[in-house]
Order: sequence, then structure tokens, then C-alpha cells
Amino acid sequence: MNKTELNHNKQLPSKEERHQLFGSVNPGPRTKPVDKDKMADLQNSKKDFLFDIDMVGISNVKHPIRIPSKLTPEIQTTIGTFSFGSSIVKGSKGTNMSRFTEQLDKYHNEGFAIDIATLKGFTEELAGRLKEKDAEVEVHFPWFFERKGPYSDLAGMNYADATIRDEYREETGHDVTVTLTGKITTLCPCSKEISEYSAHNQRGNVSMTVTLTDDFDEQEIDWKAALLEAAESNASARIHPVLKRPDEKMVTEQAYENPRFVEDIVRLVAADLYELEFVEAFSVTCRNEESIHLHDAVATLSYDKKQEAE
Ligand SMILES: Nc1nc2c(ncn2[C@@H]2O[C@H](COP(=O)(O)OP(=O)(O)OP(=O)(O)O)[C@@H](O)[C@H]2O)c(=O)[nH]1
Repeated sequence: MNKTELNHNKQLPSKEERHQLFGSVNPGPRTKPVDKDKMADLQNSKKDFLFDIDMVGISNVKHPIRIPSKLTPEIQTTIGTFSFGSSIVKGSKGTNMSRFTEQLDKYHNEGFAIDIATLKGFTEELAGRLKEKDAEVEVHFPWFFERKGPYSDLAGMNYADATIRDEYREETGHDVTVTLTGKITTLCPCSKEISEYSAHNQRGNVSMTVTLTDDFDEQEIDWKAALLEAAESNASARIHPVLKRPDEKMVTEQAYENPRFVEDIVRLVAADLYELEFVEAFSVTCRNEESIHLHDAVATLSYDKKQEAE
């Protein structure tokens, strides 16, 4: 391959001169300490600062993470978006924000895999590092899973959005909630009923937030796969990355045979979540991106199995 001829005839000032040209100035006199021990530590000031703070921390922290999965691919690297925090009492001015990312890096160097046991350990250790009685950690990530065409068996990659949130309190321990938002096909029952032929359909977003029971065994059950199944198995049809014509025919006919309103979806998914032993409480929302409107249709349902027992 021929080397491209580039024109380098222009004589530029040095980089330092260029910076000066654009306004950089020489450093002024330095009077403040550079040793950490001698620096002011404002955030650690102790005084009556009027109010306790429920949560202070950092959010929107992007970091590579490893995810275990019972669906293929069983180990995957993805991007996690974290938030970290803890409460502080009115006698303290501020938190020590560097300690959140300091601990994240420590876990990263130890091969941070985002399972619930590891995340609980992380939150508890964070409370200790901050010298607080509580801490909370939330991580949000795209979770990928292989999906095959129903007839051709040709595979491709789908994903759902997953969130794990752990709230730790020294007196009460951990509260773990997980959220999965997956996409489904829904076909409108009304449209099917009133039309001579066809029925409009839409892409539905099903979001399930679940409080896990204390004895949830993640070695046994992948909560992500279980929630995905609750959403997809109640849909008019599943969504596929690769569909050949025989697959497309099957998916289209299946959707026509299983029409669903948003109300039908939240009730049917609720029934599945109700039956799952590891689910203590849940909320489920379905939001359909309507194909015959510019707006979305939406329904939400919440249920707490503990209240039922009382
Ligand atoms: N508390 C608090 N810190 C902030 C805020 N905004 C930025 N920071 C950052 O907090 C960092 C300092 O973190 P600290 O953990 O208190 O640092 P440090 O005292 O040297 O660390 P330790 O020895 O672990 O206490 C600096 O990088 C600040 O920029 C804020 O609104 N509140």
C-alpha cells in the first residue's frame, strides 16, 4: 500500500508556547500543605449541622463487571452502572467519597463477580470502611442471553436490563431487591376481536421488581432467568434476534393465538411471581409501545406476600 503524502510545512510554536498562546499561565506561589496529614479535612468536621442525611454517596459510576448466568453465555463481562451511599448523622459534615471507588477498585482486583453474596459482602464492608452503621449499593447492567429461532434453531443474542440493590443496616441486616426489564411481543385482543382480519401488535416492556426471601439460593436459581421466563412465557410471543420464514410464521401465529392487553400481562406475570418461592414481594409494570398510537399503554401491579400472611 502506498504511503499517503502529508503536508507538514506549517511551522507551529512549541506545545508550551501554544498553551501560553491560548491563556495558560505560570503557577503562582504555593502556600497550602501538600502532605495529606497536614491538609484540612472539611468533610470530617464535627459540629451540629442541623439535619441527619438519609443517603449521601456517588452515582452513575460505570465499571466493567462479570455476571454469572444460568443461560448461555454462562459467564459474561458487561458494563455495570453503580451507585453507592450511606446515611450520615447531623454531627458529621460529610462522607468520605473517595472510599466508594477505592473499594470498587479493590473488589475489581479480586475479580469482582456480581452475585448476590458478593454484593452483600461489598455493602457490609463499605459500611465498615465509611465507619457508618448502614450502606447501600445498586448496580444496573445489561444481561445477555442466547435465543434460538423456534423452528430453525438459529441463535442470536438478546438482552434484558437487570438491577440488584442491597440495603444493609447493622441492626436488621440486608434487604435485597432485584429488577429485570425485558421485552415481549403483545397482540391486541380488542383489535383481533373487532377486525375481519389481522390485529395490531406492539413491543411490550415488562419490568419486575422483586424482594428476595432471606434464604434465596443463587447457586440453585438464577433470578434473572426466572423473571425473564415469567415475562416471556405470558406474552403473546417472545422476541428473537434471528428469525427465518418458518420461525416468523410460528411467532406470528403464536401471537395471534395469545392476544394480551397490558392488564392481562401484569396479572399473568403476577401469578407466576406469586408462585415463585424466592419472591417475598413484587411489583410488575407493562408498558406497550403502541403501533397504532404515538403514546404507550401502561399497567402496574404490586403484591406483598408477607402482608397476606398477617
Ligand atoms: N463529602 C463530599 N466530598 C466530595 C463532594 N464532592 C466531591 N467530593 C470529593 O471527595 C474527595 C475526598 O474524599 P475523602 O474520602 O474525604 O478523601 P480523604 O479524606 O483523603 O480520604 P480518607 O483518608 O479515606 O478519609 C475529593 O476528591 C472531593 O472532590 C461532596 O459534595 N461531598
